[in-house]
Order: sequence, then structure tokens, then C-alpha cells
Amino acid sequence: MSGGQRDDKRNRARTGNAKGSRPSTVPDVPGIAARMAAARLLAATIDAGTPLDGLTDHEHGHPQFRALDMRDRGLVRAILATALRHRVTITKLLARRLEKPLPANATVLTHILHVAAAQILFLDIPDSAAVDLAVTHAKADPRTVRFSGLVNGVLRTLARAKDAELPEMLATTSDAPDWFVERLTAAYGPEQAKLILAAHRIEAPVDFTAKADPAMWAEQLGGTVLPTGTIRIERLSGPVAELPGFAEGAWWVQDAAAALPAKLFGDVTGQRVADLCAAPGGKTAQLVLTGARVTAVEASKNRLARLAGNLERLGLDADKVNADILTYEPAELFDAVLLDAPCSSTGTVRRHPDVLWTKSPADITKLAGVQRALLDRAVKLVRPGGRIVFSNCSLDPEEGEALVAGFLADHKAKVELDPIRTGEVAGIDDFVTATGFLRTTPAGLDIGNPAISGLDGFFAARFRRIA
Ligand SMILES: C[S@@+](CC[C@H](N)C(=O)[O-])C[C@H]1O[C@@H](n2cnc3c(N)ncnc32)[C@H](O)[C@@H]1O
Repeated sequence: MSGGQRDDKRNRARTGNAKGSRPSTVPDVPGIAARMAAARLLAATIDAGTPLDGLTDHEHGHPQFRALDMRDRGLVRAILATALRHRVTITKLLARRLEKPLPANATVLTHILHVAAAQILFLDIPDSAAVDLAVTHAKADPRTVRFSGLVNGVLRTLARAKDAELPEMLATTSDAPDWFVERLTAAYGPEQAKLILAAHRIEAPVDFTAKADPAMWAEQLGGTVLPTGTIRIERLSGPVAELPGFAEGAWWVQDAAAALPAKLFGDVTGQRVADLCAAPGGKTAQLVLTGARVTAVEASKNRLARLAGNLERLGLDADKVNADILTYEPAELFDAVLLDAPCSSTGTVRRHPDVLWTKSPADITKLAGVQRALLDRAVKLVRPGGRIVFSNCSLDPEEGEALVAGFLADHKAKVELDPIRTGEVAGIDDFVTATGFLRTTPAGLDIGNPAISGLDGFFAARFRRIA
């Protein structure tokens, strides 16, 4: 063994490095399996950049998650969402209790502390239970066993200090990585950026698009109808599939902002419309309902199958094409195309608090490049005179305003901006920019109560092919 390897090994033993040996058994203590799974999944998200949705999927998720019963799975999801949503606050409050910062490679120890701190600071779980389970976890893992005393001391003092320190920390901290705060501030100004960051700390409400009669379905679901026609409830009280109207396909879950791009075509009755990045199909369903003849194009076979299932439940029909739009050649050009492109998803942080910790500025640049190539292709699939709506759920101008400026400059002879106007779609006036883009943020649609306010961050622009 070289000196370097020896040092590595010693370091891992000292700090609980993730590469050390794993705990072989789960102690026979109620609640410990959920906490160990939460720390493991936090490691997968933070250290390996794995999206949380996949890890916590009931069918294909992480084995440690699937080994839990439904109640514990719910608890793990709540712990992880909280730990990620308040990651900076938790890091700073833990740091106050440590004599010196934990080394960067003390990942296992750090995740144990974060899982416990999320419970102590934000969840309705007795502090003593959160502390004891974290200590049990630390003792059960050879990488952290020698730190069980530190875990106990840090978490007990955190529990004692939280009433005095948490409000001040929340008021002075942004729960986002520095790169995101900087980009948000540059794009929206300090005041709006602050409001968006505050909105990110609150779990998003649940929105539905009804096939018809939103007022009646709002009553059935116990929600309200927003000015845009979307139905909103604060929280789900059980599985979506058990809500009234699900079985008969009366509605689907769709954020209020996500429901806007498809409306920007206006009346497309009888027209041939392509939904180019279609799955899981929320916008396809909207377009079918307007009376358009819709072709849903989707590169992923599995996701296209999901779209087909969703349309079937809703009793709606569209042509379904499994193709990459970069090579897709339709028999005939379309009257209109919607490109709801794959993006960084920074507009969905309220629902997916892992996004900010799994994505980077480099990802934004890469995804902007992909979207630009897809938009260049989308123009070629629409007939001259036809319209194109480009949308995504990113808050970053590199994927929105800047991307469109470059696109228009490069296609002057072929495409013109068809500015979106206030008043053309119910409820959108606050989201129409001076240039004629649609821009929503989680700080928009303030309806008094933060728990039922806000929208996903969305960008949309509309063009007309002129040649
Ligand atoms: C943002 S999602 C679309 C959401 C959808 N429009 C809706 O409202 O339900 C982007 C989709 O584009 C698909 N996609 C990505 N690149 C593609 C390509 N080159 N061709 C076709 N589909 C693509 C992804 O698999 C993903 O399902």
C-alpha cells in the first residue's frame, strides 16, 4: 500500500468518507430504516447528482427506499424535501455547533446530521427521537461510529438553540447555492430574486386542468379556480388516483404556468398541430381538447407509453410518434408546432428542491444549446405562415430571453416574433413582458396565502414562420 493510499484510508476512517465500508445491518430500532434510507438518498442526490424523483419512485426507485412501507416512504420524502429545501440554513446552523468545519469528504457524517437537523428544525417529529436515531445511525456505520458523540452533542445543542436562532437564520439566508442566487439576482434584480428564493422555501400547491367545468371540479376537489382557469388545492390528502374525477378522466395534474403555452395558439380547431417534446402529455391533452388534430412526438419510448396511458385515461386521442425531432420527417408540414423543450427545470424548485443541488451553470449552458438545436429544427416542421410556440420551465434567461434573441437574429429571413399580448388569454396579463414573451416565476400570482400562491417558473415565446 502506498503512503497516499494509507492516508486516504486513514482519512476515510476519521471522517466517514462515503467510499469506506458500508453498514452491514440495520439496527432493530423503530424508525431507523427510514432515517438510514434518507441519508443514503441524500448522498445519492448531493454527491452523485441523482434526481430525487427517480430515487423515490415506488416501482423503480432506490432499493433502500423500496424496502420501506408506504408510511416510511412518505417520511423519507418529507425529510429529503425539507433537507434540500433548507440546505443552506441547515448547513449554517450546524456549523455554529462545530468547533471547525467538517472536512469535505465527511459525507456520510454530514448527511446523517442534515437528515436529523431537517426533522429537528422543520418537521413535526420530537427532537429526542431525531437525535437518538441519528446517534443510532452513526453507531451502526463503521464510517461514523467514532463520531456518535459529536452527532449527539451537535444535535442536542441545535434542538436547544432552534427557537432563538432559526427565525434570524431564515431571515438572513438564501436557501440556494451561490451561483443560483447570483444568476437570479442578475436576471430579476435583488427584490424579485429575494421573493423567488422565499417562494422556493414553500412546497408548491397542487394544480389541475379540467377537461370541462373547472368550477364544478374545484368544488369536488375542495379547491379554487385561478384566473387562468386552473384548479388549485393546497395539499393532496391521499393518492391522486383516489380523488374524485380521476377514474373518469375529468382532469389531469398540471401546474398553472405549464398550462399557459398551449393556450398561446388561440383557436386551432381542425388545424394540424405538433407537440414536439410531448410526454407526459399535459400540453398534448390541452391541444386535443381545443379541437386540433394533434401529433405528439416524443424521443423516449417509456415516456411516450406514459403519454399514451394518460391520454387513454382522459378519453383523448392524438397521433403518437416515437422519434427524435432532430431527425423526424413528417409527411406534411404542420400548421403549428409547440416545442416544450427539455431544460434545467429551475422553475420547478418548489416541487423539486433537488434541482438546485444537482444542476450547475454548465448544465444550463449545455441545455440551452440543446434547446437551440431543437428550436432550429422545429421551424423546419411548420409551414410558412404557421406558428411556433417555444416554452420551458427554466428561470434562467440563457434558456429563455437570450436564447430567443440569438434565434431571431440567426433566422431573420425565415422567422418573426409574434408577440404575446395582454388580454389574449385569461389571467396572463401580469406575465407578459414588454418584448411580448411570457415569463412566470414562483413569486407571481400572489393570492395572499403563500401556501396557495405562486406558479412554476416558465418562459414562452411565439413565432411565425415567414418563409
Ligand atoms: C419538458 S418535457 C415535456 C413536457 C410535456 N410537454 C408536457 O407538458 O407534459 C420534455 C420532453 O422532451 C423529450 N425530448 C427531449 N429531447 C427530445 C428530442 N430530441 N426529440 C423528441 N423528444 C425529446 C423528453 O424525453 C421529455 O419527455
